[in-house]
Order: sequence, then structure tokens, then C-alpha cells
Amino acid sequence: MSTPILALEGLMKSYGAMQVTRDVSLDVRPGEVHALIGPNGAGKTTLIAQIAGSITPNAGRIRFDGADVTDIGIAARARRGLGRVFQISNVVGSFTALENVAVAAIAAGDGPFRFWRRALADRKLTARAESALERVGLGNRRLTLARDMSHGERRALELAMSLVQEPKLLLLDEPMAGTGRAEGERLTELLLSLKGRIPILLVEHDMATVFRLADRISVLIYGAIAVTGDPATVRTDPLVRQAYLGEEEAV
Ligand SMILES: Nc1ncnc2c1ncn2[C@@H]1O[C@H](COP(=O)(O)OP(=O)(O)OP(=O)(O)O)[C@@H](O)[C@H]1O
Repeated sequence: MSTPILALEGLMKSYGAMQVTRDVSLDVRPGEVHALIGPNGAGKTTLIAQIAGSITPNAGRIRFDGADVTDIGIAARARRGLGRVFQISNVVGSFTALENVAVAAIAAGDGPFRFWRRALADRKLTARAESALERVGLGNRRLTLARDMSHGERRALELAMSLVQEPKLLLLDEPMAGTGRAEGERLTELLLSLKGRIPILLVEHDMATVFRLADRISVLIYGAIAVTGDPATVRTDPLVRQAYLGEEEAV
């Protein structure tokens, strides 16, 4: 089996007496969409934050792309190719879609960030930004100000801002949150178009999206992984149905 791009080994995180992450081990394989689901308060956000580097685990290791990244910061992890989308929006409303993506490309590079306005005149850079916008279906919106875009378009723009940095893994934190039905459908199609090309760890409440996109699903309950398996296995797992999917009979 191929080496995982991301591997969590025995992660632990407590706040006082409350254990929020309990001995979590999971991996994401090359090309795989691995979804992380679980009831509200199960500890998904806390786990994602440990992977991204904004929260330090009390114990356990995080390996990414062959290196132990447990002790390095957010920016260093991002530079190694850990792409994080949707948790904190970096979109600047008064910039066009193209400018937003170009700035994200500059931010990922080694060049001096203070010269970003001048860098926007760089044809190679704008070509990369345009191509990222094409990939998310925003090619014809490149000169539109981000503040004039719909919620779904901004989500796609955030994705383009991550893709332009050529991440080796995408961490998607509830991409469907706040999207309407049609927008959600477009976003799901967009994520399906990335499937197989870039590994994704997806935290998502929308079960229809999860079951459409995921190759494997891990279910987090009270901070611990209750089960990891393919969608068919997870869908029929009695513990999962009782603890989580019971409230979503439509799944
Ligand atoms: N800084 C903190 N101090 C104390 N408790 C915390 C802290 N951060 C999170 N928690 C608690 O840890 C538990 C897990 O929170 P977390 O936000 O990770 O869950 P979640 O699965 O992402 O929930 P949701 O699906 O509602 O976003 C919750 O009970 C939360 O109250």
C-alpha cells in the first residue's frame, strides 16, 4: 500500500479534565478523499487545528509527506504543502478574484510580500492565478470584486487561493456550511473534479456530500475514532447509526 501523505498517530488533547482528542490515529492516502464526521462537539475542529498547527497536541505525532511536523508551526506546515481552506477566510472583498488568487500565490512563495502590487504585473504569476480560477469555474469572474461574488463563488475562490499554492493535501473544514442547495451542488461537483488528483481530508456535516465524495470515512465520537471504513461499512455500522446517523435517517 502507498505511504500516506498524512498520518496521525495517537493524538491526545485535553482542556483541563476534558479530553477532546482521545488517542486519534488516522491517515490520508495519496489521491484519497477521507471524510471526518461526528456529532457536534465530537472534536473535529480541534483535530483539524492540530493538523494545521494552530493547536498543539498533548501527545502523539503528526506525519506529513514523510516528515514529522508535530513541532513545526502553521506557516511552515503550509509551506510544506498543507493547504487549509474555509476555516478562516483570507478573501479580501475589495480585491478582484484574480488579485486574491495572485496574492495567495505570492504569500506561498519566497518573494518579498511587500512588493505584491508590483508582482501583480508579472504575467507568469497572473497566468497561474487565471489557471487556478479556471479550475474552480471562476475564469469568467476573474475581474469581479470578491465582495460582489455570491457565497458559493467566494468558497470556490478560497479553493482557488489554496490550489494556486499547489498543496499536497487539502484540509477542508465544512465547505458546505452556509451554502444553498444549488451552490452546494456546484461546490460538490467542483470537489469531485479534484478527486483523485489531490488528497483531501474533509470535515463536513452534510452527509449527502460526504457519502458522494469520500473514499473512506472516519467517525469521531467523544474525541475518539469510533470507526474508519468505506462509506458502505460506515453507513451500516450499528454504533455509528446509533450515535450519529440515527438522526439522519435519510442518509
Ligand atoms: N479551548 C477550549 N477550551 C475548552 N474546551 C474546548 C476548547 N476548544 C474546544 N473545546 C471543547 O471541546 C469539544 C470539541 O470541540 P470541537 O469544536 O473540536 O468539536 P466539533 O466536533 O468541531 O464540533 P462542531 O461540529 O459543533 O463544530 C467541545 O465540547 C468544546 O466545547
